[in-house]
Amino acid sequence: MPRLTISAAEEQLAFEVTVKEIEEWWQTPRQSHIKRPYSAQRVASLRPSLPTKYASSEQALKLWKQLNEHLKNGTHEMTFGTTEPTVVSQMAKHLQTVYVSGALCGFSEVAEPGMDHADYPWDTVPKVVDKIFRSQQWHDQKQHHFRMLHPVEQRDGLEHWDYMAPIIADGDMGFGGSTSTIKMTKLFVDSGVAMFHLDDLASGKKRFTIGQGRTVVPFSEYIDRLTAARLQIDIMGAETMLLCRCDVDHSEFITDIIDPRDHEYVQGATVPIASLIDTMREAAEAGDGLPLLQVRAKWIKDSGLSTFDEAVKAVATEQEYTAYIEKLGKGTVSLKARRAIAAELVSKPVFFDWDLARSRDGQYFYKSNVKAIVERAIAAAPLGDVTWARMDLPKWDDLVSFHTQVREVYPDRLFAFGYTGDYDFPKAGFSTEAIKTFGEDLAKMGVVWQVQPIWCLQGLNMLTEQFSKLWRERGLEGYLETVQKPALATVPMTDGFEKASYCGSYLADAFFDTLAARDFGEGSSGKTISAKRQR
Ligand SMILES: C[C@](O)(C(=O)O)[C@H](CC(=O)O)C(=O)O
Repeated sequence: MPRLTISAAEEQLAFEVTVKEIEEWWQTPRQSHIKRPYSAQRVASLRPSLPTKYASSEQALKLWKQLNEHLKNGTHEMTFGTTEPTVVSQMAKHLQTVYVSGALCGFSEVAEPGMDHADYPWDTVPKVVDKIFRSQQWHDQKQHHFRMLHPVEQRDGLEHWDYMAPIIADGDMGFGGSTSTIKMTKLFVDSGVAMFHLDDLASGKKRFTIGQGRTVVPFSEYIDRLTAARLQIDIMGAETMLLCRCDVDHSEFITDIIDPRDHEYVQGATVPIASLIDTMREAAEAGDGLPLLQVRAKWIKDSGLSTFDEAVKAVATEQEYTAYIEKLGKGTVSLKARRAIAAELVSKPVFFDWDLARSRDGQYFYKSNVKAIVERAIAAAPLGDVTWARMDLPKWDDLVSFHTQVREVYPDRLFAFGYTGDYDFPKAGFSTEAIKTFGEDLAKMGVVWQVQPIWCLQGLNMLTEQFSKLWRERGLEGYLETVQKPALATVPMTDGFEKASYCGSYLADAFFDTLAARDFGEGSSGKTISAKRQR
């Protein structure tokens, strides 16, 4: 292998130029809101020597512009999730962006399907983004070619779609440690993604079903994840946007109590009692008692499970509790410091043991509220570009409270919101009128990107069921009437084999034509319109 001939002095000079370029880049309007906990020197030292440009940057700049435009106008983008190129090509006609959902990938893009546990390989979603991005480029290319086959005076009458809708993708929890987050980020940037999101859920513990519990990682681990992703984006010199998603809402567990910023929300037993695990084990061994879920529910009741502050409130006088809260102030107070304040101001002892309540997996019980989400969102904001408080249930007051509090600190913040298929809006108290204006009302609080992540699961699934029935019952007549006729008549540019051959035959013909031209002269196939003129 030949040795590089560049001298150390030249290498140093090039390094210093790169550092300066990075510093200048970080001052641009797209970058200036991001605050890194590392230097441009560090980024420059981590860069490989071959400068590379990424389509992800173009797409991110486009998305950045679209979302800021919405923010300025109080409007919003609505999109939905898919993993299917044939769906994406039609979305482009009405929507500005495309979402690639992890849940959908887990159902349809893996060898072994399963529910939304983010238990598929770390490169699954970036590979699907790559597939979608290539399909967008193909549609874009054939549309361009189709237009160029027509004389300029006819082109205004042709359809002209922006197929290159920025793709937003699901990075889940970054798939393990910082190195996997870094590798996934690299693949996302390579794939052409415009933005991806990282959340604070625990790897292997993305559990939504009752009794299993949603588990978050400590505050610091969440911030580390986002920092790892931002660092890798910077190393690649890309504009790729990062969406900071926070899953604290409705979380039942946290994996560790290492970060004092979480202590306020961790729950423990407030009476001396056998630990939850021992209680469950004994019940299982006895084999004659209650089902284990009921044993757990009984233990939760018997243990007086609550946060330390709730435990203080339960034993203190009203005056003592007020003094305790006042002394806590607004900053971070660890459990140790809370115990000391309580010992000083409360006359009765406060029993609190969070270890007794640990789960079989070692998790601690966690009690989330809007304040906890706000704290994480504010700490995460400087590393990313958009914020999303993922909420299971659409509580309007919580939504208002969350966005208002974050906007007090970051008035120009861009926000995202996800609609899942089984939100029960009427049950949550939304009137028909409120449902109609829900998206617009959110947009007024800066929620500029709104997504139904798993429409394909519910919507496309339903359409497939309906069509299967129709196909079975009405056969060809039903197909012609309800599919082919409208597809050819009203949407002549669907991906089907319609008159205009818009599914790509012109493009393929152009390739064959170009090759044949060597032997038979230009325009040999004679199939394309004005092909001769365009070569
Ligand atoms: C966005 C999401 O992460 C996804 O995988 O699509 C899911 C979707 C859903 O549950 O509806 C999520 O919000 O966790």
